[in-house]
Amino acid sequence: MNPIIIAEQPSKSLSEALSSLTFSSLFILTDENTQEYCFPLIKDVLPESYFHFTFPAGEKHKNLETCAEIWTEMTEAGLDRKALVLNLGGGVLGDMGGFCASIYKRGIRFINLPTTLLSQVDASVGGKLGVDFEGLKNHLGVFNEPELVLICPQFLNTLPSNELRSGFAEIIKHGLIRDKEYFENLDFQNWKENDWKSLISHSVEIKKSVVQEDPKEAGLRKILNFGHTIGHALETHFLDGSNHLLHGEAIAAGMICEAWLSVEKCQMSSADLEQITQNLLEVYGKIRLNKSDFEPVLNLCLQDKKNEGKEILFSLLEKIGSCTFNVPVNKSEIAAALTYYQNL
Ligand SMILES: NC(=O)c1ccc[n+]([C@@H]2O[C@H](COP(=O)([O-])OP(=O)(O)OC[C@H]3O[C@@H](n4cnc5c(N)ncnc54)[C@H](O)[C@@H]3O)[C@@H](O)[C@H]2O)c1
Ligand SMILES: O=C(O)C(=O)C[C@@H](O)[C@H](O)[C@H](O)COP(=O)(O)O
Ligand SMILES: [Zn+2]
Repeated sequence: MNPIIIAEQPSKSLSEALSSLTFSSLFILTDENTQEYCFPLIKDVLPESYFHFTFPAGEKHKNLETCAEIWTEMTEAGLDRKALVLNLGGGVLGDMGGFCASIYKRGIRFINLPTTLLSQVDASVGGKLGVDFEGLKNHLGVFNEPELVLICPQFLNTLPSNELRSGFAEIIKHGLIRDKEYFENLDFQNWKENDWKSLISHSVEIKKSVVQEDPKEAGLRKILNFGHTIGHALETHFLDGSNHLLHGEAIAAGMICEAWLSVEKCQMSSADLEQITQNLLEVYGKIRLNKSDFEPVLNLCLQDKKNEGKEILFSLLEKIGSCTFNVPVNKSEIAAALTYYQNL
């Protein structure tokens, strides 16, 4: 895996990184918010000339239409294969910018400067890149490693608190799948009081250790997807409505449902289920689910990338801190998990 650096200040570390790499031109990608809040923190150390493209923020824009705009900009800027892309943003921007770089002229290099908690603890690491397609999460994509990931917690100073909370869900996931003590030491009651810097470095270690063992998700890496079969289905189902969910909010609900399935299918204890449910509800509350939401959500689960043939395969917990994968679950069991959530 290429270097992942956690640094106090973005400017000094970026300046060092840029001088250690050779490139013909630099293409900086921002969304409308990272352009406003994050770009000013790095602009002083940029080379005299560079290209810069900004697109509208949010999951709704993580699609091929935005990619086409990025590729057009890259082409008009005359980027050759020695060009370098700098992804300055959250998970949407990192997934899409890395994907665009990986496809352009069959692949140019990119570095990630993640600016949200979610992208610092999860999305910027591990080379899963892609965009949504036909209403399906990350349906088109590739695995490809960034040259470098530079994580600067200072960017979080301007991050809205709902986005911070969204990133916290992936931290909770890391504890649930790999490290009971980590999970138990998280502050759920006063979640804003968590020591983000130390959580970022521990979460990155957990994610790195899994990805290094199974970079292309042949098996073990599926544990990083705990909460995501149902979570992605919920995220997609609510994407266009007024009650749309952030990625971490959807994954938090997905983790409750999948913790319930873990009791049914993997003999996780009901004490663990209670603890997980209580902790997650404390931070995220409950999303409103109607019976009419069930069928579309179940159908979306059929499209999950972990599935094989007609089998829906889940990553589920054996206990807090330990996760297994490739567990077949049928539609009525998923409906029962949604009902558990609905009745809380
Ligand atoms: N590739 C992976 O392994 C992986 C892992 C987890 C999630 N993801 C993907 O990541 C995406 C979610 O990422 P996200 O939560 O970072 O969302 P995001 O990229 O949409 O960023 C969230 C919001 O915060 C704004 N923002 C970003 N940095 C800011 C800052 N420092 N100050 C103020 N505003 C800022 C953005 O403009 C956006 O409005 C989803 O599409 C999800 O599928 C990918
Ligand atoms: O890195 C991984 O592997 C993950 O599954 C991390 C997830 O948090 C992330 O949301 C990822 O993008 C989901 O991937 P997908 O294969 O389910 O689209
Ligand atoms: Zn995720």
